[in-house]
Amino acid sequence: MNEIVIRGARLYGEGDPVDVHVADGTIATIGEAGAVTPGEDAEVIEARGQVLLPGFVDLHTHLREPGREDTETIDSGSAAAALGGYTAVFAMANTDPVADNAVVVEHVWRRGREVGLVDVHPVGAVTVGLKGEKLAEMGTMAKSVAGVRLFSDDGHCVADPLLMRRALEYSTALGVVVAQHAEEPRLTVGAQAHEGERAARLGYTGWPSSAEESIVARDCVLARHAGARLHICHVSTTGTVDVLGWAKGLGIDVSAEVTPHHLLLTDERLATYDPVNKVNPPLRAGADVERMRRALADGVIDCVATDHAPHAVQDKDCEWAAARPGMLGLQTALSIVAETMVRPGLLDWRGVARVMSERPAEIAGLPDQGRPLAAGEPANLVLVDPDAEWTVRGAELASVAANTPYEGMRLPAVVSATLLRGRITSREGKIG
Ligand SMILES: NC(=O)N[C@@H](CC(=O)O)C(=O)O
Ligand SMILES: [Zn+2]
Ligand SMILES: [Zn+2]
Repeated sequence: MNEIVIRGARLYGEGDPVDVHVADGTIATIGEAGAVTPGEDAEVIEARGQVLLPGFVDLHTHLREPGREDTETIDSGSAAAALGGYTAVFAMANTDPVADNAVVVEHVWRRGREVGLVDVHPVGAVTVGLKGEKLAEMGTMAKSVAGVRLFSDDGHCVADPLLMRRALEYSTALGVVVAQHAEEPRLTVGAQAHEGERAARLGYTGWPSSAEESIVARDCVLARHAGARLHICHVSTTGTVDVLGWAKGLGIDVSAEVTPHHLLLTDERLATYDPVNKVNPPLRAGADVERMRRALADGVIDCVATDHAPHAVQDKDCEWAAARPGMLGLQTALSIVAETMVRPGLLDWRGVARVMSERPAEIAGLPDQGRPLAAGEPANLVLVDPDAEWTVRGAELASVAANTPYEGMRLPAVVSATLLRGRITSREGKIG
């Protein structure tokens, strides 16, 4: 029997420390500190009052396998996830070949199981080849071994309203969710940076906020008429928060995520011309960042998703216009949330559990993730040292690529241990 005792942890960072006894993949008992007598073979994790939370769930990860294993693999990305406190991740479909059929999604799912560090759920493409022309066989992917429950053309917007309408109608029938990368392509031709004063001064073509907001508004209306659930990827503007508030007020079944980088970084970063700061949607203005934080705190934005996007040196260390958009996120997400939400008092640790574990698990319909910390529940857990700090070094992260915008930054909160179904997947910054 595989037994672990987490000694002296504070559940959700609240109350007195308790002992959590894990056996056979589930939480067996939770008792007063010192009350649990583990078996002789039990592994003991000394928590010393650290914060115990349900394992994190990332609705938006790019693992790059198949096709760009020079930047990330399911192996390396799973390691980054485990080290970041994640017990489940959703791997986006913009791979090569595209995950628009059962063969590719089953490969990703199987490879994730073999690696075994985190539950890897493949996201299925909405349209064939992400081309936005013809619906992919969503039903076949949903019914495959991979059991796809999230569909997205992420990297591209499903821009054709008729295709989006059909995708939402199918998703309702299949009981799955469509996640939209909201970017009206006609409004972002040649766009390089957030449209505003800074982009104008630096000579970059602007990416207007309205390109995001117009699609979010349109899709909320389409979801309402289709009676469908809709998820919005990487929300980045105040106007999108306004639209989401309006839609939720009407009872439209829409959920939304924000990335850690849109909670912290602004377009002030662009002054250096360093493409490590290039991302889609672009880093926005300070007022947008402020609004992202408030919307996450009050629930208009449901959850945090990393949009972990590894890129090769040659695709990042080049002139701005030629660089690929995207940044690493799995190993820094918790710390950025601690810095932007916990430190300023916008969220407590129970709130962190909500936005990084419970809500994403609910949105994707995962029955065994984001569960309460209680006896009988699956032991998908993360132990966080809230008082520790660390310095980010891209070269030391588990990802193959190293494109972190937080290089050299000192950040709060360290993942001490991650458990997947009662097995230690990371401990003290090391795998397993
Ligand atoms: N976010 C990004 O800037 N890039 C993502 C695609 C995406 O999420 O739109 C990527 O795949 O690199
Ligand atoms: Zn996207
Ligand atoms: Zn993405």
